[in-house]
Amino acid sequence: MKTREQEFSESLNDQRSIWLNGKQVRVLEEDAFRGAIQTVCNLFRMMDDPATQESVAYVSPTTGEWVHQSFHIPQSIVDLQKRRVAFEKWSEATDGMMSRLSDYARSRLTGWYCARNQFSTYDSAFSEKIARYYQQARDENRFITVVQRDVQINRANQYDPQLLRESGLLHITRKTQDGIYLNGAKMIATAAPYTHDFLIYPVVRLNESQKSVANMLIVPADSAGLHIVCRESFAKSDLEKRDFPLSSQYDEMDALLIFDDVFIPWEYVFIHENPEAIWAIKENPHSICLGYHQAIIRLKTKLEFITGLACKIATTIGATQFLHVQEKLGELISQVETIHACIIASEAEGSMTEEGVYLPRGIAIDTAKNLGTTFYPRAVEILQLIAAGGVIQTPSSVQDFQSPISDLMNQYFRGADVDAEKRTKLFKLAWDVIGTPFASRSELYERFYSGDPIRNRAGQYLSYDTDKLTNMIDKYL
Ligand SMILES: Cc1cc2nc3c(=O)[nH]c(=O)nc-3n(C[C@H](O)[C@H](O)[C@H](O)COP(=O)(O)OP(=O)(O)OC[C@H]3O[C@@H](n4cnc5c(N)ncnc54)[C@H](O)[C@@H]3O)c2cc1C
Repeated sequence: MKTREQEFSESLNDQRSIWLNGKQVRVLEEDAFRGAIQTVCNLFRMMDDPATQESVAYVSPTTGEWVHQSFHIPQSIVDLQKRRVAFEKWSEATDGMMSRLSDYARSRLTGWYCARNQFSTYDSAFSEKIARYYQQARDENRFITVVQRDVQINRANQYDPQLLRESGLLHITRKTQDGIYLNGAKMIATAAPYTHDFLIYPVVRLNESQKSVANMLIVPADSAGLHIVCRESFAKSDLEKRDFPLSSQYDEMDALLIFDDVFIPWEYVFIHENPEAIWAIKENPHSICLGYHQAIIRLKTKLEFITGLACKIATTIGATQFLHVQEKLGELISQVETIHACIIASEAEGSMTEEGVYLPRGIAIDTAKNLGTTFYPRAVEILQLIAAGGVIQTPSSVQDFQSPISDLMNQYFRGADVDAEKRTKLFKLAWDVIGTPFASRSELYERFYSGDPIRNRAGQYLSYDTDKLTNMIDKYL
């Protein structure tokens, strides 16, 4: 019997059209994707391994096989905690550096599946279609990526009904009895080269005159006419792992998706030209709360990792006795504990929906998500302030310690409590968080992965019950 890891690798050997450095490439033959795919394979192995199986998976009610926890419908706080453990295990395996491992997208899908009957008012076929796909994705271990945004051509008039096509928006160009044809583009699709399916819908409020773009779709990555256009690769090879420990394993590729007359069968068109339904999809609490519960658990792991790194660096250079360094390390610990508290609060203050789903509390999740957009850049800044010139003053490679002047190098690159080689490895790890292209992408991701941070924070104000707070003031007036 094939392992899930084998099944995953073999399944990518299809007709998908991936573009990198101006050439069409095969996903399994390209160095740029090797580290990330290997990391995903290692995670899938956890579902087959009896030692880890129970913490990351549960038994499918249909097949009796182990399937990932992100598909598990929580019916109690205990179920939610099981989901948390699974997300922790996966994020700890990459120190939170890989964010789109499909567990976010699978959780979003699970949420919409739970709420499927609410959408029957818009389309009587929605419930059946999403149920079929949810079961298929769960039991076939499908890797899914959610892609919501439109290409950044001209944000001033992009949704002008007269300009929908010129604006590059993904829209229907033809319909047949069997399905629809699509043209246009979508961004950003993280993990696109090794994804099985894209789950696509727009996240803006549309009206009837814009209905040709108001669709929710499943798009298989090997669909004819679909082009996956990758950004520059930041991946380093396995041989460079000692100098670039994160870039060599965790560069999850981002891509823009171009649709050149792509056919999608009706069974994968969950919502068809319906702005109101698309808005309900975007706002659906089941999907948002389950999806972002995973996202903030991953964020916590990443902040823990940066805090550990900062503590280690401070000790290595003998800086822990300085008050301002202690204060900054304390700030990092506060970040970790704040996000941890939000996760626990979201679970403890969760509630049962009409559908019998125990959902984490959205306000606690939103709070952690919004804090994360400033916490992470600040955490990287603190790392810079503590490590200072040390991150740049390393030899060109750990390999350099094998040189004729290695005795001298061992003397001058050492730390307060570690030898020169260990200190160099530590600072190269820090550089992969602060200064490499991988590091820059990672910071940009934390700022923007859940949309525009400014509008998201404003949204928290707009949706909050501030009357309760202003009433406290009124008694003085
Ligand atoms: C590395 C990375 C990976 C990502 N991966 C994914 C993914 O896999 N799937 C996914 O769905 N998303 C993903 N995202 C998020 C997403 O694609 C966008 O980057 C994010 O939603 C922000 O939108 P934008 O980049 O188009 O910025 P824009 O919306 O173009 O914003 C640009 C600027 O204009 C301002 N602005 C634009 N419109 C308005 C407005 N109406 N009102 C006020 N201000 C406005 C913004 O505040 C900002 O300052 C990813 C993001 C990053 C950085």
